[in-house]
Amino acid sequence: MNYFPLLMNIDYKKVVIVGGGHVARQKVEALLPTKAQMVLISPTVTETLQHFIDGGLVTWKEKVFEPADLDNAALIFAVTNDKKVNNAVEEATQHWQMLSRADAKGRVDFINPAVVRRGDFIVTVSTSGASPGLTRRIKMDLAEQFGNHYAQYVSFLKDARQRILQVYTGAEKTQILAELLDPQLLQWVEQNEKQKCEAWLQQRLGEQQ
Ligand SMILES: C[C@@]1(CC(=O)O)C2=NC(=C\c3[nH]c(c(CCC(=O)O)c3CC(=O)O)Cc3[nH]c(c(CC(=O)O)c3CCC(=O)O)/C=C3\N/C(=C\2)[C@@H](CCC(=O)O)[C@]3(C)CC(=O)O)/[C@H]1CCC(=O)O
Ligand SMILES: NC(=O)c1ccc[n+]([C@@H]2O[C@H](COP(=O)([O-])OP(=O)(O)OC[C@H]3O[C@@H](n4cnc5c(N)ncnc54)[C@H](O)[C@@H]3O)[C@@H](O)[C@H]2O)c1
Repeated sequence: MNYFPLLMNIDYKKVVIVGGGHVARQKVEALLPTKAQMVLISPTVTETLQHFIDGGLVTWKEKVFEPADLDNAALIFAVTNDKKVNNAVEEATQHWQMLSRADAKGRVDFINPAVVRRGDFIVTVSTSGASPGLTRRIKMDLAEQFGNHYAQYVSFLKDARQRILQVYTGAEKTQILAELLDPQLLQWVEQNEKQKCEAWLQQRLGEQQ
């Protein structure tokens, strides 16, 4: 299968997760940074899921699945340990709704990549379902390669780019945007010397006093 990768704005849309085990927890954690309205359908939930429910981050309907649970859901995760239940979820999914089955059976509207998230900086990994174990291993390698400072670095690049676009156009703009990717700036952020990045930028913008 040749999947189409994308980053989706799911804010304020309803996401229904059928099942309350380890895999449901993984899906909920992946959705937590968004403002999706998560509804969990399951007679049982893990301790971590209970913690999210208590914190008001997820709505829990303590029950077995029924087709009406899918009403108005934009995304649906069938993540129970029972193939018959996952089949029933698939059958109840409307053609316009997007379904993901953790058992990779039947209808597959989308699959989930592993995610390394550092603020606005996101790396995703997938083997198109071939080897989730390899996906996880490569995610761990990337998490080490792209440390937490990437959030600050990309935040600086965002701000700097906006300020450059307000001052420069044409070839000058292209030149300064290219200079902005000087590895020295990343190093300064990593060494907690962000004021050096700001001074670098002010000099390029002709703002220095
Ligand atoms: C990335 C990640 C994100 C997430 O789950 O959200 C994810 N699986 C993760 C881990 C993981 N999953 C499994 C293992 C054990 C090792 C192994 O079995 O190989 C490990 C490793 C571990 O946990 O250490 C077992 C497994 N997974 C699937 C099946 C069914 C099947 O293939 O038949 C079975 C067998 C179940 C059984 O035996 O009963 C299916 C899928 N798993 C996917 C995603 C999609 C394709 C991903 C891709 O393109 O590579 C897909 C197709 C559907 C989907 O779920 O979207 C998450 C990364 C965790 C992280 O981020 O750290
Ligand atoms: N995609 C992945 O990353 C991945 C990884 C491991 C396993 N899997 C697959 O996902 C399935 C679930 O794995 P798990 O570790 O979360 O299992 P689990 O046993 O921890 O959890 C299953 C959950 O489904 C709920 N459930 C059972 N019947 C239900 C019903 N009728 N209605 C609503 N909820 C119901 C249970 O109450 C439980 O909370 C596995 O069977 C396997 O096929 C996928």
